[in-house]
Amino acid sequence: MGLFSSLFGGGSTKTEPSKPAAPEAPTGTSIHPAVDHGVKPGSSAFAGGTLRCHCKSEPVEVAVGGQTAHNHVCGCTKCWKPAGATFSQVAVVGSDKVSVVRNGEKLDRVDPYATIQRYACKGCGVHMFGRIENTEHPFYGLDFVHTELSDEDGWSPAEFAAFVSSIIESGVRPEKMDGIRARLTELGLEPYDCLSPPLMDAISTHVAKRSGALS
Ligand SMILES: N[C@@H](CCC(=O)N[C@@H](CS)C(=O)NCC(=O)O)C(=O)O
Ligand SMILES: [Zn+2]
Repeated sequence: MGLFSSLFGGGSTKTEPSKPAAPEAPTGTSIHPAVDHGVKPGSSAFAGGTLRCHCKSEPVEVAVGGQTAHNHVCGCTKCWKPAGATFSQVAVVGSDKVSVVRNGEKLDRVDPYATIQRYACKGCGVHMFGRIENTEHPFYGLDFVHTELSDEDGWSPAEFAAFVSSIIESGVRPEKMDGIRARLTELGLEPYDCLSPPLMDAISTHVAKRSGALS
C-alpha cells in the first residue's frame, strides 16, 4: 500500500457523531466561519462537489470528484483565509480528482518556490487549489482545497488545528494564544504547532524509508 492510500485510505471520511456544538467564542475571535458554531459532520456517501471563487461574475470553478481527507484548520501565513478568519480551513484530495472546469485563465500561481503550488484567482484572490509537484514529497499526489468554497454539504469535517503558533506571524498578539488554544480544544480541534502526530509520523516514516533508516 502506497503512502497515499495508507494515509488517505480511499477517500472515506470520518462520520462519527458530530462534535458538540460550541457557542461562539466569548472573545469574539473567529477561528473560521465553518467551525465557529461547531464542527459539522461529513457524509460517508459524499462524492465531491464544485469549488467557486468569490468573483461576482465569471467565477473560477474547480470540480473535486471525491471526498476529502484530513480536513483541518491551519494558522500558517501561506494558506488562504476568508475575511475575518484567524485560520484557514484546508483538506486534501487526490490530484487526479481535481479539475478546473470554468474560467481557469483567471488562475495564477501564488509562489512558484513554495512546496505547495497554490493557484489563486487573479480577480478575488481566493486560492482554488494547492498542488505538490515534487514527486519525492511525502504528500505527492495530493491537492489542498478549501471545501467552504463549495455549496455542497458533506465534506469531511475539520479534525485538528495545525500551525497554531503561526497565527502570531499574521499579527495575533501572543497573549491571546492561551484563549485561542482553549477555544480550539472546545471545538474539538486539538491544537498543534505543526501537523497532527499521525501526519508528522507519516512524513518521518516516508523520509526514513527513503534514507534506509527504516525498511
Ligand atoms: N510559520 C510559517 C509556517 C509555514 C508552513 O510551513 N506552512 C505549512 C502548512 S500549510 C506548509 O506545509 N507549507 C508549505 C507551503 O506553504 O508550501 C508561516 O506561518 O508562514
Ligand atoms: Zn497552512
